[in-house]
Amino acid sequence: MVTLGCKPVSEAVPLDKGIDCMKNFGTAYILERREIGIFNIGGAGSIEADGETFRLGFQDCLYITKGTKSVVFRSDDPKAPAKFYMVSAPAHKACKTTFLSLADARKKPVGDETTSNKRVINQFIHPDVLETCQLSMGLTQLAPGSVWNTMPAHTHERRMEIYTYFNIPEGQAVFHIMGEGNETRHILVHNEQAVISPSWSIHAGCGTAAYTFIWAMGGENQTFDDMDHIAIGDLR
Ligand SMILES: O=C(O)C(=O)C[C@H](O)C(=O)CO
Ligand SMILES: [Zn+2]
Repeated sequence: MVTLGCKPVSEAVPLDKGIDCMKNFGTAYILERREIGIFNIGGAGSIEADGETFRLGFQDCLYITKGTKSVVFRSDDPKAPAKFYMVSAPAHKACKTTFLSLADARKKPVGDETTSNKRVINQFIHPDVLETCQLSMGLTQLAPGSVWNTMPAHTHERRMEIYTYFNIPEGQAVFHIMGEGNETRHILVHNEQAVISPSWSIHAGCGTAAYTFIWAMGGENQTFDDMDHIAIGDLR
C-alpha cells in the first residue's frame, strides 16, 4: 500500500511530482500496475485523469483505474486549497474510473449513544458500490457526543488497514489504539494524521471530541464483514 497527499495551491500538480517512478515502483508511471482511491478533505478542486476532469468537493472521492498514465491535481481557490488524500494498491486488471460523493456511498449506521460510539460507516470504494482489484476505502463519521470508533475492536488477517483522522476540532485529539488485542499501545493522533496498521493489529480510537476518519484496506479478499472481533473483556 502506498499513501500520498497533495495540496495544490496555485499550480497544477501531477501525481508523480518529485517521485522517481522507476526507482520507487519499478514501472514507467505510478498507475501502470496500481489502482488508487482519492478523497478530498479540503476546499473544492479537480483531478484530471488521462484528460478527463472530475470535480471534487469536501469529502468527495475518486477511484482511478490501473493503466491511467496522467493524473493532475488542481485547487479552485488558492485561499481554500483542496487537500487530496490517497491510497494506492497493486492491481492486476483495469476497472472503471469512478467519481463517488457521500450520497453514492453505502451507509452503515452502527454504535449507540449509550456507549459513545454512534457513527455512520460510509462505504465508498466497496464491492457493493464498484469493482476494484483489491482496494476498499470509506469514511466513518461520528455523531456529536460519540467518540469511540471500532469498539469492540477487530483484526482481519487477510487485509491491512490505514485510518486517517480529520474533522478533529481545534485543540482536540484522538487516542488511536493498535497492537495485538492482548498487548495494546496507543498513538496520539492530531488532525489530518494517519496510522498504518498491519493485518495482525487492532485499529480503534477514542477522541476527546467527535471526528471523521477515512479507512483504507488492501489485501487479497474484499469481504468486508469477515472481521475477527475481540471481546472488550479480552483486551489488555
Ligand atoms: O467505525 C468503524 O467501526 C469503522 O469504520 C471500521 C472500519 O470500517 C474497519 O476497520 C473496517 O475493517
Ligand atoms: Zn478493520
